[in-house]
Amino acid sequence: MKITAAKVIVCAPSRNFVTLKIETDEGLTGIGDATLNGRELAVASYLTDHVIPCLIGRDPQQIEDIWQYLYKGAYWRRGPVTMSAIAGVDTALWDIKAKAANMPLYQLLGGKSRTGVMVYGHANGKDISQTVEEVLRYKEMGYKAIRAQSGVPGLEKVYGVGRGSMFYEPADADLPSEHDWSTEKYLRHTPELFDQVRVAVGPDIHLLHDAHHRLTPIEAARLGKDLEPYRLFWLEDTTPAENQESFRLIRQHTTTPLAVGEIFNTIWDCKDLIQNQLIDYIRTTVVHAGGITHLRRIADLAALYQVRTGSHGATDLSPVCMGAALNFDLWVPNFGIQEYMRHTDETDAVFPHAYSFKDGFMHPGEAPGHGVTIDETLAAKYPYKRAYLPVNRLQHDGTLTNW
Ligand SMILES: O=C(O)C(=O)C[C@H](O)[C@H](O)CO
Ligand SMILES: [Mg+2]
Repeated sequence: MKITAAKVIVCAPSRNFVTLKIETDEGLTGIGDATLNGRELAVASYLTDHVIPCLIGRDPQQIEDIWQYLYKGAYWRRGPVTMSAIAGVDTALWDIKAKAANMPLYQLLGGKSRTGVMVYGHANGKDISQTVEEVLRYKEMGYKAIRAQSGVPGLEKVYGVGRGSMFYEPADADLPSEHDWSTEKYLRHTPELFDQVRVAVGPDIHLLHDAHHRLTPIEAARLGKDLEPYRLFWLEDTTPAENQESFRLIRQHTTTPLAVGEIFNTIWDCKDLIQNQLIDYIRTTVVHAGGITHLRRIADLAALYQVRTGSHGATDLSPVCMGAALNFDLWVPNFGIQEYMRHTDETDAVFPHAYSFKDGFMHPGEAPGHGVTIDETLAAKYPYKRAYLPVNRLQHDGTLTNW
């Protein structure tokens, strides 16, 4: 088999997505997600201008060799643009290989290790009582695990509090909006949020929370300690994780399980956190960490240290990433949980998929490949619209801080 053509499809059905489509001389095609929120065109150019010319004529079945060629061969390794581009290629190649074998991707990876993939949904509210209502609504829909985020009194806009009740979208059109931040207000508010959520939802629902990289290590330690009575499934991204050593301090102070890694791109970013057992869940995902080939390597390292997977699954990861992730999740032995934010109907129509949700669990379906396709005619009706993630400033003096 040979790769005869490849193209990048950029479309914006509700939000921007970058999709790579690879064609072969045997008529089989595969697609991969290469979306990098707020920097989409950089990956599109990387693929079109630098990667696609190197793919033509290669055997698509040599996934490992092509991965190594793009990673080692570029000389400039790692980084979100490079690794999202490699992920787009890798996912499309696994799609082709599974279609050639006439089996769903999870079968090719080694078969299923569980009956379904436990996912967590997002309950957001402008205040505690609205968040509690949302948590109960998610419980009603069958979710076994729910992430709770709420507006903080005295702060105008806070990460995680969506604009609608079912869909979440942090990216703004045209130019980034500015949010304000006060760690003191957030740290006062959050334990009270979980106190009320836990009482309302009962002991059996898994609760999660994302601090979105905004704390210092000692503040993170305090939050983890204050949340211990509410038995969280995880506390995510407390501090900016490029300072990996700081997790030692957080860990020494709290037994609240920690999750990190949605912005990591390679095994090198998470190696120390995993080997030193400083985290409990690794959040690297198919699209931003080099595809199935590299994610598998990360998961295998994590398994040695009882670290489980908990892949990122926000709406800026396309249904193509979701389909590939669910196949991975159904197989991976050290699975923990999968994030699931529903896409809009517009997005779902452009990306028809075999995956489904029932009673808090998802299944990738039985279609050959990863089970997600793209309707190119419909995609062409939604041209790219520039959009950015917000920036964040300290409320008291306007210092730019972590978002
Ligand atoms: O889903 C999460 O945990 C996030 O933190 C979502 C991110 O802010 C989002 O994917 C950024 O593009
Ligand atoms: Mg997050």
